[in-house]
Amino acid sequence: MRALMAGGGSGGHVIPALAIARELLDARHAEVRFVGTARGLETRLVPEAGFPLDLIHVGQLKGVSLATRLRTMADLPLGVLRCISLLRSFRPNVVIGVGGYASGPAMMAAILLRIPTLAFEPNAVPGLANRLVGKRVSAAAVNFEQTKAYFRNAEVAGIPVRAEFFAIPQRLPTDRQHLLIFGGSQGARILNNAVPAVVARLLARLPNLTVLHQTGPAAEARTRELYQQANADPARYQVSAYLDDMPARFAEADLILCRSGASTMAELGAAGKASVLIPLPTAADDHQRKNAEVFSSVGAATLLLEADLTPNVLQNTLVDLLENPEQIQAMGAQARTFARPEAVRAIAAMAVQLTKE
Ligand SMILES: CC(=O)N[C@H]1[C@@H](OP(=O)(O)OP(=O)(O)OC[C@H]2O[C@@H](n3ccc(=O)[nH]c3=O)[C@H](O)[C@@H]2O)O[C@H](CO)[C@@H](O)[C@@H]1O
Repeated sequence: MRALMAGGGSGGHVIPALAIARELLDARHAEVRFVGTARGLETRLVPEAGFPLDLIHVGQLKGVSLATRLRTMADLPLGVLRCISLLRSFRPNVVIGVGGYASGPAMMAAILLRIPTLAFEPNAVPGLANRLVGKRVSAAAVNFEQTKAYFRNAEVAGIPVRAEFFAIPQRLPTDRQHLLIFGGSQGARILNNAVPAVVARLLARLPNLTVLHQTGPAAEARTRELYQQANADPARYQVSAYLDDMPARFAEADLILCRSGASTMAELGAAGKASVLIPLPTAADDHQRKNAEVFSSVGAATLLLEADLTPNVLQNTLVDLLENPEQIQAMGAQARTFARPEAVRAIAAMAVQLTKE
């Protein structure tokens, strides 16, 4: 079996695609390639994971000028043509579109060549690439019942995450405590500004605490500077642009302070980790808030809205939890009820099924 994974851009697209690709390779002995664009996270993560990647040119549509949008639309047929030639040489049995820039043209090309297509959509409301092709795909794997309406032959399958997350053992309270802070694959400006404002007080109040803070590539230097200006003990914190081995970083954390993107939520569930969630307020349809409410409503996470976030609120929330290991344990156990280890197998099975039809 040959499968082409199409799409990318943010971690929310590339990382589930890698989990599906790994399952197709390991369990189904499939030959898997990726198609993406030069400006996505796929350029680094896909070769690192050992999969071949072809790049196509696709312009931007969101948050750009009308002229850029028109140029992107005018370039689209070229992108589709390039994908047609990629498909003719690789001859995949199925094309799996994960959303993001390259997904649209690759899925359109597959539909034109009558190659079976599977769309993957983690969010309640699909992004543009998946909305464009939704009704023409052979099948779709979604995470929410309501998302089925945008696609043909959709099934609720969950979100695939790296298998290592499920193997993370419950972390028993010790005399050391560790807080992981990350803002999705691009980092989060609110975390990069708000945490340095409280970190010195937090470390003074909790003498056994250490902190690892992921900033996103654009804000690493600035955030490091803010930590230095805060006079926090440099032996007790680390600032990093991007964390490669997220399962290991989750494993060593007692508590996680983060955004509530779709993959992040799936990983918190898989690992059974307590979290403080600050949804990205500008996410389409306010979906990050809805994601976070699913967890907070059953005590699996504490939800903080950006609008309410003051240094005191942030500090008190973190201190209250970190001084309460039993509550952290209980939150982690609740989070684990959202673990969906079968998601990746279900999606791979859908892809395999399409190759047989
Ligand atoms: C700004 C934006 O448009 N965000 C969207 C994007 O977010 P984003 O790409 O941040 O979304 P997710 O939370 O879904 O995924 C982040 C992924 O990156 C990984 N990671 C993150 C940081 C790091 O240093 N190392 C690392 O490996 C996480 O473990 C996770 O697997 O896609 C999500 C899924 O479509 C949406 O819900 C988000 O609203």
